Parts: sequence; structure tokens; C-alpha cells
Amino acid sequence: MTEPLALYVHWPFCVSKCPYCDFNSHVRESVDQAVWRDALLADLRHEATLLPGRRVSSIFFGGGTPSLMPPATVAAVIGEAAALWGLTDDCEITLEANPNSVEVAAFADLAAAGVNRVSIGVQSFDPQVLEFLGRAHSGDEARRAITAAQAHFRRASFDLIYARPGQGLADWERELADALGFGTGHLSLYQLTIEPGTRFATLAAKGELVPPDGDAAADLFDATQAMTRAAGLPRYEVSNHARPGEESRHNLTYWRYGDYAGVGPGAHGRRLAQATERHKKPENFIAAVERNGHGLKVETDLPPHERATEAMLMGLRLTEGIDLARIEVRSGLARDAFVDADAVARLAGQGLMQQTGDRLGVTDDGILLLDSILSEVVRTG
Ligand SMILES: C[S@+](CC[C@H](N)C(=O)[O-])C[C@H]1O[C@@H](n2cnc3c(N)ncnc32)[C@H](O)[C@@H]1O
Ligand SMILES: C[S@@+](CC[C@H](N)C(=O)[O-])C[C@H]1O[C@@H](n2cnc3c(N)ncnc32)[C@H](O)[C@@H]1O
Ligand code: SF4
Repeated sequence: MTEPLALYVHWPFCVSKCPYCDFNSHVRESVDQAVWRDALLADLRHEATLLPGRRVSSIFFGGGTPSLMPPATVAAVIGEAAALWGLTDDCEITLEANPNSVEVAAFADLAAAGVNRVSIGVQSFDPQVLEFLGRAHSGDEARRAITAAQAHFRRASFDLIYARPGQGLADWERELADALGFGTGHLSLYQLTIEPGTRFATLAAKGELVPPDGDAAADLFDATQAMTRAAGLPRYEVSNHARPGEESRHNLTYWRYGDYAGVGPGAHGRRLAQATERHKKPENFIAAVERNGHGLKVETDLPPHERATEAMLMGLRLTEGIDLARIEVRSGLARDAFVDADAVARLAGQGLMQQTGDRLGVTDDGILLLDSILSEVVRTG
């Protein structure tokens, strides 16, 4: 049996650019919807020639702001994927939505198009924080969007950003309790990261934006774990929480080093030994599709060591950890070539890692030290 395939579709446009964000997102006065629909469909057909004989087990519309896509385009992409590959019976189809009222008004049509899971970028419910984050929606709009999503889709999740400048523990506990009160089966809780090249990075460099220090951030993280566990939504990845069974199957495919195809500007794809990258700027992507019939920019062979290393970097983010036997199969290397057994034994002795048979994982105590743990255990060849 062949492994299932995850499909990522990128929509690169947003109403405004948030000052913390370095995703491939752009503000454009107008978007030629017919050109974009046709370009995504052409890109999809090209991917299908490279990855025949698979069935799609998840589709993820990310961005940018894919809730700005015309529902008819979403339906056309899902229909084309079904025609080219076929979808598994329980195919998870996620779309990221911003909580603005216009986009919420499209929920019914998006559900009719086949979307069965939404992930809403709430970030915060606090008006002052939303302004600081440059968000184009209010706290009430966010609340209404979550409730509407729960009514229209089988599954709903939302994102919050915490460990913000000046945020105290009590503030965060109140906001998180509020969030858990909605009873969604999934939550993504990200600590604010200052990404190079963003407006926040400029402010941080001038000392005008000071995120909490390491200790304060660790306290916020610990409180997050305790509260989500008590609410039945434990962490299953560094920043992702779910009721068991409600994990994002699409993202699990990435973290478990499964195969995925990516279409649209800047989308990444990976199949066993190859990584694909697409033209990133919207205009370059469209020009490439018009020139070549697809948006693929480069395809890179992944040598065995790179495969094993990436599989470890991704997999150790998961609470379930990695399956060393699976990485041996996917990379063609014996485990001694990519994991330092002495370092694992030492870290296990300190309570930071645990190993049971082929399963190796990072413990709750280790997860905040993930980067240094990785630098000790991953053998880069
Ligand atoms: C990391 S956020 C996760 C969102 C949400 N918290 C969830 O759990 O569904 C998803 C974003 O990652 C980026 N992304 C995901 N898969 C990608 C791919 N294959 N190629 C390029 N970017 C991707 C996109 O910008 C997308 O909007
Ligand atoms: C690619 S964004 C797309 C979501 C959608 N456009 C929105 O903004 O609502 C996915 C998520 O990544 C998170 N994110 C983006 N930049 C971040 C940063 N610098 N630090 C922490 N989280 C970030 C936000 O929670 C955001 O909802
Ligand atoms: S956070 Fe979302 S809405 Fe803001 S610029 Fe990034 S992708 Fe666009």
C-alpha cells in the first residue's frame, strides 16, 4: 500500500501586513481571480504528474489569508485534487481564516465547497493587544468567528500569540481560560517570535519592543501546559494542543516526515528523496505558470543524511517522539549514523529524553530545551 499524500495550497494575499509576520503574504489592491484559479489548477495538474498513484488524505489552504479566496476557487481546487488523485474517505480539508466579518460570511459557502476544518487566526481577544499586533479585527469579531466556525464546520481550531511584551502570568491565564471556554478540539498557542526583517524586528533592535525574558516565558509555557492538560487538550507538538484524535492530520504528516505536495507561490513539497520549492512572489509565480505551465522553481535531491536529520528535527517536536525504525527506512541509514546514542543516554539520565524500543522522545522537562537537545543528539554526518 502506498503512503497517503498531504496537499498544501498557498494563497498569498492579506488585507494588511501584520508587523510580526514573515510568512509569504502580500497586500495587493486587486487580484485577478480567474488568473489565480487557473494558475492553482495548472500547478496542481503538474504536481499530479510527479506524484501519481496516491490518494490525498489531507488538504491545507494556508497563507496569507485563504479565507479571502472565492469559495468557488476553493471548490475547484478540491474538485481537481479529487479528480487527479482521489481523496481518502475521511480526508481532512483545513482552511485558515482571519476573523473578519466578511470572511465569516463566506463560511457556509466554504463548508459547501468541502472544507471540514478551519483554523482561525485570533491571536488575542484584548483590543489593545490586537492593535499592537496590527490586526484588522476586534475581540468580539474573533469570538463571533469561533462560534460561527463551530456551527459550520466539523472541526475548528484557533491560534493565539502569547509571551508578548508586558504580558503577565495572570493576564495570560485569564485569556487562555477564555479561549478554552469555547470548547474547540484543537488550539495553537504560539510564543511571539521576533522574525528577522519584520517591523517588530526593527522595533526590537531599537529597544522599543522587549519580549519577556527566558524565565518569564518558561513560566507562561508551564502554565499553558497545566491549563490545557486540565481542559483535556494536552500538547501534542511544541505549540499545538488537541483533544486526543483531534490533532491536525495535515501537520502530523509534516512532523512525521510523510510526503506532501505543495502548490501556489512559495509552497514547499517533499517526497521521500526530493524537496520542491515554488516561485515565491505572486507575480513571479503567475509568470512561471504562464511560461512553463507550473510554478515549480527548483527540485532538490535530499541526500540520506539530510532526510534523517530533517525527520529528527521535525519528529522530536511531537510529544509522541520519533520512530527510529521508520527513519531508517525513509533515509536508508542505520540509526547510529543519525543519532548519538551516548547523548541520548545522558539526556535520558537527566530526565530530558525518553526511549522505549524504537520510540525516542523529548520529555515535558526537555521541550523548552529542544534546540540544545537537538544539537546534542542529531548526528549531521
Ligand atoms: C504554521 S501555521 C499553522 C496554522 C494553524 N495553527 C494550524 O494548526 O492549522 C501554517 C502556515 O505555515 C505555512 N505553511 C504550511 N505548510 C506549508 C508548505 N507546504 N509550504 C509553504 N508554507 C507552508 C503557511 O504560511 C501556513 O499559513
Ligand atoms: C501564516 S499565519 C496565517 C493565519 C492568518 N492569515 C491569520 O493571520 O489569521 C499562521 C499563524 O502563525 C502565527 N504567527 C505568525 N507569525 C508569528 C510570530 N512572529 N510569532 C508567533 N506566532 C506567529 C499566528 O498565530 C498565525 O495565526
Ligand atoms: S499574520 Fe496572517 S493576516 Fe497577518 S500578514 Fe501574516 S498571514 Fe497575513
